[in-house]
Amino acid sequence: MTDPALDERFRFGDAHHNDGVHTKIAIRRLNFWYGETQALRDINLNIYEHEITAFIGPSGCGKTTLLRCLNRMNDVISDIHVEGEVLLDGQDVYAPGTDPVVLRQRFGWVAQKPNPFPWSVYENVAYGIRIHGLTNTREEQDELVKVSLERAGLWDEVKDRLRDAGTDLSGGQQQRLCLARAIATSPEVILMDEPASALDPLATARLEELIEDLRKDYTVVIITHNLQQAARVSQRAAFFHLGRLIEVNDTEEMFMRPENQMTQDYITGRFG
Ligand SMILES: Nc1ncnc2c1ncn2[C@@H]1O[C@H](COP(=O)(O)OP(=O)(O)OP(=O)(O)O)[C@@H](O)[C@H]1O
Repeated sequence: MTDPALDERFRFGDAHHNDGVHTKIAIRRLNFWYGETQALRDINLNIYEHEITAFIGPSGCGKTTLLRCLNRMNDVISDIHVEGEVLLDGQDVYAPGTDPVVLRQRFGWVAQKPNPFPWSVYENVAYGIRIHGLTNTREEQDELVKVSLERAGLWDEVKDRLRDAGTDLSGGQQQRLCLARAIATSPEVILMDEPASALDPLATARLEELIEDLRKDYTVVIITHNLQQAARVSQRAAFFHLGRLIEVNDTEEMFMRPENQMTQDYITGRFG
């Protein structure tokens, strides 16, 4: 079952739905192929501003592929084919003339495994600030690095270690450093692909707190295999199976009263 209000919001360019919540991303009839293999089938899904949307579903169902369609990260893979639309604030990211490099600046990305650059803590955050020309003076850059690290809940732990290698931090700290790096360039949407999968429970809890907090300023999409995590951090959940969107709903509603048998089987642990 897809979003019940989808039809009325389907009109091209009508990215605002009735209760005033802005549809940040509207995915319309999206199909995706790797060569001959179809990985996404006719996906229609709205992602709302200032909400955390969780993508859930068994391995291989297309979650990462869909996430990478949103900022056109799949473009770097050869022999792919996309049909349909991904409307970011009403503008199709696949429209001719869209520059994927400019598009990607509107997104932050946090990967499954922490992947800091092999540089200092400071430089990990400052790099994006510099290449996007976000500050004019060294003082401004220092301040933005500090604010980004604070926002990622890491400043207190690294303020005396800014020259240390980012890779010398603990796994949880490295993932928060990657979050600071993503935040530093002021993205509108933060995409996270199982960001806590390599972290211990304490580091996971710390990261989850931060993710919850991010929705004040950003739109967040998170892939997770951890259903408790989806329940804790997300307002909406989308369940996928074999490249199809099976069900999307408020997370609590979906977990309490799944409408589709497959969703029910997945969330009760019968498969996946
Ligand atoms: N680069 C690629 N080339 C060819 N096929 C791919 C590629 N990446 C993914 N696929 C295939 O596309 C389908 C969807 O994969 P995807 O990684 O999007 O699923 P997923 O739900 O994110 O899985 P997981 O939870 O295991 O990360 C799978 O059948 C996968 O084998």
